[in-house]
Amino acid sequence: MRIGVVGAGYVGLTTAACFAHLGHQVVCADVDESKVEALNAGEVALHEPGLSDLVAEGLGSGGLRFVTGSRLSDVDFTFVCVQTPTGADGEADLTAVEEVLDQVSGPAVVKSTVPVGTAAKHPGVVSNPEFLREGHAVEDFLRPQRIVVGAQDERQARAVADLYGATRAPVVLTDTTSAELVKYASNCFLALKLSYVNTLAELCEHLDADIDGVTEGMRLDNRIGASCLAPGPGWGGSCLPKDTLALLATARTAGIDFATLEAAISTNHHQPRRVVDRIREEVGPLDGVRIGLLGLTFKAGTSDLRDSPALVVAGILSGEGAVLVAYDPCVEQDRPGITVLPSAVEAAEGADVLLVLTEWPEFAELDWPELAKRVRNPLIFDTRGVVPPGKAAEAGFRLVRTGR
Ligand SMILES: NC(=O)c1ccc[n+]([C@@H]2O[C@H](COP(=O)([O-])OP(=O)(O)OC[C@H]3O[C@@H](n4cnc5c(N)ncnc54)[C@H](O)[C@@H]3O)[C@@H](O)[C@H]2O)c1
Ligand SMILES: O=c1ccn([C@@H]2O[C@H](COP(=O)(O)OP(=O)(O)O[C@H]3O[C@H](CO)[C@@H](O)[C@H](O)[C@H]3O)[C@@H](O)[C@H]2O)c(=O)[nH]1
Repeated sequence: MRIGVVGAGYVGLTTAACFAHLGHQVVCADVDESKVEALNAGEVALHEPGLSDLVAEGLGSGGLRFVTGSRLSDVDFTFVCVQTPTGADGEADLTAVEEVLDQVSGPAVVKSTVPVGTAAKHPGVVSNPEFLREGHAVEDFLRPQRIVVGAQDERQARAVADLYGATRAPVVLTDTTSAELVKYASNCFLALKLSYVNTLAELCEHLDADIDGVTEGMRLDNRIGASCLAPGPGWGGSCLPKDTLALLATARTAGIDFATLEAAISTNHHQPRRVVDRIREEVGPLDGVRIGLLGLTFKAGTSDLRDSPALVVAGILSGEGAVLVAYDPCVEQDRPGITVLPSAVEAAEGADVLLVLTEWPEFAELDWPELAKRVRNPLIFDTRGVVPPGKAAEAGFRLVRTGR
């Protein structure tokens, strides 16, 4: 089939490259001219395993090309993959989606996360929400856990589902409104689970219980499931924060009190503050305290800093006068109030405190004796549980697991 994709971000570029890999003829449009130019030269700026290879494969075979703009012609389907940031009152801002939908001539398929009821306002528009995780985009697209398609008639929905080729994923065909709600319902459920576990971790700190033991016991119950049980400094990224606010706004408009979701959001706002309070408890006032941050991205496996809890924690620390340096395997540029250094050892130089904010696996393998030589005070706060307690203790560090 001839597939058009509008938007070449995480979702659009993955959709375009993967559909080309599945044998479709794909053209991907973006308004960002420099992005399009780079992509046509095979340069992929996103940190997504396998994505560069698929883009190179598509460009090489001629099955994938990139153009500047929003309007595509001579395609059988146009996938809308543009951003839907938080707008007024928490609702998703649909400006980019509406702009694209106004220009599509043939069948349009919305992959962007849009407020429930959006597709129904546009005759013939299909909803096909995307569930990929950053850092696993290609894997999740090519081997999805489910494909959800909402359309006004089943034949149209089936035609979109068939584009994914032979997949073992269960296919859910439904109406557009329900399909749109599946997306929000799923992300918000993950947020509820994460806030629940973060509060449990706080309770464990007070009761002197081991949160890892508690979650290990929970995850073996397959009604609970094994994922999203790792506590941390809060859930972030480009989706969970905005999608929880958007569903809350939808519920409010419908006159429904979504207390559980509201509580999950408020728990999440409390997390970064809790991390900072714990550090202050140990070291006293933070003015002038040098803190070496390990990790800045919102989770491991991505270079994405959008809505990163690490940056929220850093903002509070710097507001209290702490001097911040950082190391993150995927971040090179300084951030406001944070000097980014090229290695963990350099970030440790002269530090009063080390603070782990992202669960990069390489943090488990750091040269702790070398770091111990560099710091001014051998104290680590680990919000992600990645630092091996034995190795840290052997190197002379005191390890405080907190925010978790
Ligand atoms: N990032 C994720 O992990 C993820 C996963 C599932 C769903 N989503 C949803 O998918 C949508 C896109 O998210 P993203 O992270 O890929 O966004 P993004 O910001 O990475 O990419 C959006 C792209 O669209 C382009 N664009 C904007 N307006 C345009 C227009 N009129 N014409 C052509 N291009 C235009 C931008 O230049 C940008 O390159 C959002 O609704 C998001 O909620 C995101
Ligand atoms: O056990 C866990 C799992 C996640 N997180 C945090 O939760 C946030 C979200 O993580 P994750 O869900 O992996 O990130 P995303 O890549 O943003 O993916 C989510 O958001 C996407 C955009 O809508 C959806 O497509 C995905 O299905 C959904 O998982 C991050 O800050 C993680 O650090 C934890 O703290 N503990």
